Amino acid sequence: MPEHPELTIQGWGAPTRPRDATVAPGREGDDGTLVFAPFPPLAEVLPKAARRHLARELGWTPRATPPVAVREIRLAPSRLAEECRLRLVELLGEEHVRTDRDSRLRHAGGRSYLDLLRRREGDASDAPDAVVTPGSTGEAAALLGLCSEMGVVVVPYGGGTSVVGGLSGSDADDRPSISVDLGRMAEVTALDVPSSLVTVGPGMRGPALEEHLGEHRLTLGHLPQSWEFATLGGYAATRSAGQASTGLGRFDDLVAGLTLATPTGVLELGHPPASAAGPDLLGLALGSEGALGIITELRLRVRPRTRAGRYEGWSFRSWAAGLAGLQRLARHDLLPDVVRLSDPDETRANLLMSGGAGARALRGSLRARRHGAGCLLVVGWEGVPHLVRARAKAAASVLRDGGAVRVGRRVGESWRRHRFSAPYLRDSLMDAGLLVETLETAATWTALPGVYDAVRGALREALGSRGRTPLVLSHVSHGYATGASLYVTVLADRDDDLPIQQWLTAKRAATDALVAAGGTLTHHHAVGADHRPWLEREVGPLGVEVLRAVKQRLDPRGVCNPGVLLPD
Ligand SMILES: Cc1cc2nc3c(=O)[nH]c(=O)nc-3n(C[C@H](O)[C@H](O)[C@H](O)COP(=O)(O)OP(=O)(O)OC[C@H]3O[C@@H](n4cnc5c(N)ncnc54)[C@H](O)[C@@H]3O)c2cc1C
Repeated sequence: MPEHPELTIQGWGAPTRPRDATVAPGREGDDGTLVFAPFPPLAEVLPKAARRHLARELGWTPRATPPVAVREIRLAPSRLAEECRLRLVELLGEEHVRTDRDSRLRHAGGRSYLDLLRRREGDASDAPDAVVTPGSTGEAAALLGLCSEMGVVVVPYGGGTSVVGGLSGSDADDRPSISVDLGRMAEVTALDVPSSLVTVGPGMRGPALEEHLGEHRLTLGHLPQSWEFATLGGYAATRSAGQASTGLGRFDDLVAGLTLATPTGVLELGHPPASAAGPDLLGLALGSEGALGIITELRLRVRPRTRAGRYEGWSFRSWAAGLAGLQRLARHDLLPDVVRLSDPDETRANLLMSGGAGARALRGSLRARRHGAGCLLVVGWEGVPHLVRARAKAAASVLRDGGAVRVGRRVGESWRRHRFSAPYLRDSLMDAGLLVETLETAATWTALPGVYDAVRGALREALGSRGRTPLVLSHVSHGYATGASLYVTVLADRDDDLPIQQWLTAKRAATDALVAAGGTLTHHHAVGADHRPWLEREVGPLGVEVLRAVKQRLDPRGVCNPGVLLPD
């Protein structure tokens, strides 16, 4: 396994190399290992037809809008009092308490479009006043106690890939804040093969864990698009979903137990294999986003590793037919492990962006079958070979009954190979004057079509003005018996004068619309700072009070990531 790159301060990719030279997108090689290949600038990344399509659809004039040089990013002096710093040093050691510019910039915010816009514009006002790195649960617990006493805000930091403002560190009382980077707690500490349980530190990343488990022919199998950089503690804190979550389960399902250090004590949660001793308190830590404390250890369910992955593409004549096809699979309990149904706009954009003779031939063959304005479905199965074959065969019969046409394994394989590339492309698109952001929700099969229409309508209205028309590309993924998630990518010509306001207005309109239409506030990105105003609509005023009471008990001085989860 090659060494993994670090996130850049203003985007995705490797900071040690020049932005315009070799940024390293992760792709899977033929043998399933991760390889890092050079990623060229936009003109080479996007085929001419795709660039023309974007320019025509969006009213976008490609232009150079590079980020300011990192040395020009504005960073206010650290507000951490010297007396507080010395007490942190006393606890953790000098090398684990950093207030230098580079450390603070590297821990400023996450990777949402707004986070990136701000840092590209030279604004690092959300940078922490210091970065600390505890090495154990005991140190993390002592750190929380100390910060509570000193009135210093604590923001746990995993991989820095939050897309909902989870790392903004905002605090109504404007207290100094520290970023608690969990990178030193990134080891496998126990592996119980008979019980299929692995115990890991929260700062470990997915690739490192898979490498370790691979030596024992085991896998966790959690593969979000941010897999190269996000951490296991971050997945638990945000209730992440991976690309194969339909079959393998969301991250919540993979957590058998965890340790949560809080300012008032340490909680050991989850009792595998099962317990009926009252409500499951593990659920309080999953999705707690650092607002209740720091997850310092996780006990995760693993499974045998198999190499029998099978990925293929199908086409439906329309979005409605595609949704009905997935629903039918769900009803027959035949949903594949990976499910991704693109709407007509996303299907068209993906085919154009793929470029090449293969994509052109596929477009022609779809037109010939009167699927030219249809929807591509990528499905994938992982597991024991004969079960994969049997499940694929049974699903194929249900899909065919629903009018779907198989378009072959190349489409599925191509998706699998490039599934970690999009975030690198986002950097190039932002460099060329585009707004690029994603949002997500989930809804029952009954509500899903209405949620889809509502979100698209809201985004188009909010972003469509003065000759601009946004492209709203959607797909359904993560299927359940009861419904599915809806993931939306928005591309628009950036308003160069008021880019932040442009997206805030659109995001507000889209969130209002999806919640009103019966969608969940979020399916897997979490609440963070960005979704807080809507939490009460989902859990009710009493629900918010219950969460507040728990926080009050565990974090009475309110120092644990006060800017997330709970509304002001
Ligand atoms: C390009 C891109 C693609 C993405 N794709 C997916 C996807 O496919 N599926 C998905 O689910 N998400 C996705 N995300 C969102 C993000 O990767 C997830 O939310 C991820 O779980 C965050 O993990 P992290 O380690 O980076 O956490 P961070 O971003 O560092 O932190 C996220 C939140 O959790 C808190 N936190 C982190 N670690 C701990 C801890 N140990 N204890 C307590 N609190 C903690 C932080 O304070 C913060 O509030 C994507 C993001 C990007 C930028």
